[in-house]
Amino acid sequence: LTSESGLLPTYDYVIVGAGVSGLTVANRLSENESLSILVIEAGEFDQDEDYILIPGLAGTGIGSKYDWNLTYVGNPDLGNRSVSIPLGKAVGGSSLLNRMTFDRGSRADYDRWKTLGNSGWGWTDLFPFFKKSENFTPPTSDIIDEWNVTYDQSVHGTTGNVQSSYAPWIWPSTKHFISAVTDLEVRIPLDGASGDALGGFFVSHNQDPVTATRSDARRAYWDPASGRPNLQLVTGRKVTKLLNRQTARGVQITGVEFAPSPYAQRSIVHARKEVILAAGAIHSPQLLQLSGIGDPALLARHNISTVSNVPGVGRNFQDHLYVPVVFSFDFPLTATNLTTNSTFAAESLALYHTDQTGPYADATGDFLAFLPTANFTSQTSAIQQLAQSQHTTLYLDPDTPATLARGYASQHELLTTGLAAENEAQLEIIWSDGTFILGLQHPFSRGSVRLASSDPFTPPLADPAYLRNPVDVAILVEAIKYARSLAQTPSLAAFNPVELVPGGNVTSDSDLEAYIRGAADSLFHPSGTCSVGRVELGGVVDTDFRVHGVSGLRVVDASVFPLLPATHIQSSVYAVAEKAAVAILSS
Ligand SMILES: Cc1cc2nc3c(=O)[nH]c(=O)nc-3n(C[C@H](O)[C@H](O)[C@H](O)COP(=O)(O)OP(=O)(O)OC[C@H]3O[C@@H](n4cnc5c(N)ncnc54)[C@H](O)[C@@H]3O)c2cc1C
Repeated sequence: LTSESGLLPTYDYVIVGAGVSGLTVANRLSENESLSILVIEAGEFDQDEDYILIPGLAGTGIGSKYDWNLTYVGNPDLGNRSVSIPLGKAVGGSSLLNRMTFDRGSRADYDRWKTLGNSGWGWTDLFPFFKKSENFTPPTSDIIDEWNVTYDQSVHGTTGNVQSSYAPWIWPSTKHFISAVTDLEVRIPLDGASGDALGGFFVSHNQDPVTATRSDARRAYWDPASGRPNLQLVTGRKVTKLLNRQTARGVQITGVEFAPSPYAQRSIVHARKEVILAAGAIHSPQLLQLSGIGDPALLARHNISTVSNVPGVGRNFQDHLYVPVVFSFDFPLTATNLTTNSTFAAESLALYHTDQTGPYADATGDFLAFLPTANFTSQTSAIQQLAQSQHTTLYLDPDTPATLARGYASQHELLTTGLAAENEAQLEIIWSDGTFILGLQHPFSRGSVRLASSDPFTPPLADPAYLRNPVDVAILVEAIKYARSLAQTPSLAAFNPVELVPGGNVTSDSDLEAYIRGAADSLFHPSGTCSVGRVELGGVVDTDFRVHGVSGLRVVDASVFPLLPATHIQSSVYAVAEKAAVAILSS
């Protein structure tokens, strides 16, 4: 629907946001014909644009009309730079903009969620849901022969919604990166999706193996369910507030208010059973705060009366960030050829359209490395000592509520242990034809999402607090040195590496730190802002995704992650949303 006219006054469930989590839950709930479901999405349907569908163009939808085009607040730890926040605003959410890697973190990453007190949230608990969302196709025999890709069929799902397959064509310089990590004795697990995502390995993409097109949340979860009479979706409507009523048993969320634009009249729709927030890690906490659910001190600043005192709303904000180290190598063929050689580009596009292969069939990021600290530096104990010596509140916002500070202390302990653990990756390396993209996997820094205004159309103040905690910087300093040693392995030295960025003259730790603070950027995984956990520890939802202190309201998106796993997070968001659907249906 594109207008209110076809809407019912009341549905069983109203889902806010048609992204990865929202469409997963919408699909599963609407399998039950006796339930009625409405999804409200601020963005529109894509129109099968090439930049959405073609893997080789993945990422170029950033900045398009399907992006919210927001910016994080200026960050003093990045020299006051404001980093942009690519974020999907469309049916499919950020899965339309994303780079299509469809990997999972390591067992220990999810087991820590459980250790924090969240029963049912460990690797073994989530594993069936990873499988449930996936429709896996093994690599072709050509790809196996050429690239030695290994995989374990038993850890993948084959009847799920998201097409998960390997690129049918891979940029040739990837081979030299694989040789380089092998030169440095990085291990190669059988299949990173098994819970053993440590070392270097090929990953699948959310890519249809037949058409070589993006398999996003719209195509995977919405399109197959779109004909169901009990499921409706209205686009171009922003939910502006949650409605509530006081009952004998406390506050119940009863529906939502929404509008197409700031000055348009607000409409209302009621939820007989529940409202389900799936608006993502920036907008779900904003909506809770607008509706009086959050830290009373923050709400009072905007003249919003407190409906439920849940100080964790918008706190615990985490994102993966990266710095690049750029070399030029004498490789005969790189992705740059697509922009510098129009004949090559035209032939590649023709090959893609006729045979669904070639450079445009490759979203890149085919072989990723996820490394525990000891794999890339000899400074493990020094970094761990730095973490151990910190008072855990030192780098938190000064107004962090006591409950959050307690919860963070438990996280800090786990993160500190993890620095020396062999089963947790601290660094991701993505290879891009000579550029090493170095991603920090378990940030110690914590930021926040706070209302800038009580006007729902004013974006919130979002601050991932990148690099506030010096442990995060220390890891990246060592990561840059490691990238340099990769470039000097026999496998890569043969191609005459010349370091362009930060440049061979940037060597001292303090100069590297200055480079890192000037160059760090988002790896697009905002999360943690409505974290699962007990309210006394800063949690916002319980282990069944119910928001503390009210009834009739759940959050099911990336904001419920208590800690980031070392991976690109969409397959984890799908898995968690599959788990949420079961929790909702069984309650
Ligand atoms: C550029 C980019 C690259 C990425 N690359 C990868 C990758 O390669 N691999 C990977 O695993 N992950 C990747 N990710 C991350 C992944 O896509 C996200 O983690 C995932 O989509 C989050 O799912 P979600 O349901 O929490 O939110 P989203 O998918 O973002 O969905 C939220 C939806 O809610 C809607 N919404 C928000 N507020 C309102 C409101 N008030 N009313 C109505 N609707 C609202 C939004 O418009 C959006 O459609 C990338 C993300 C981006 C942005």
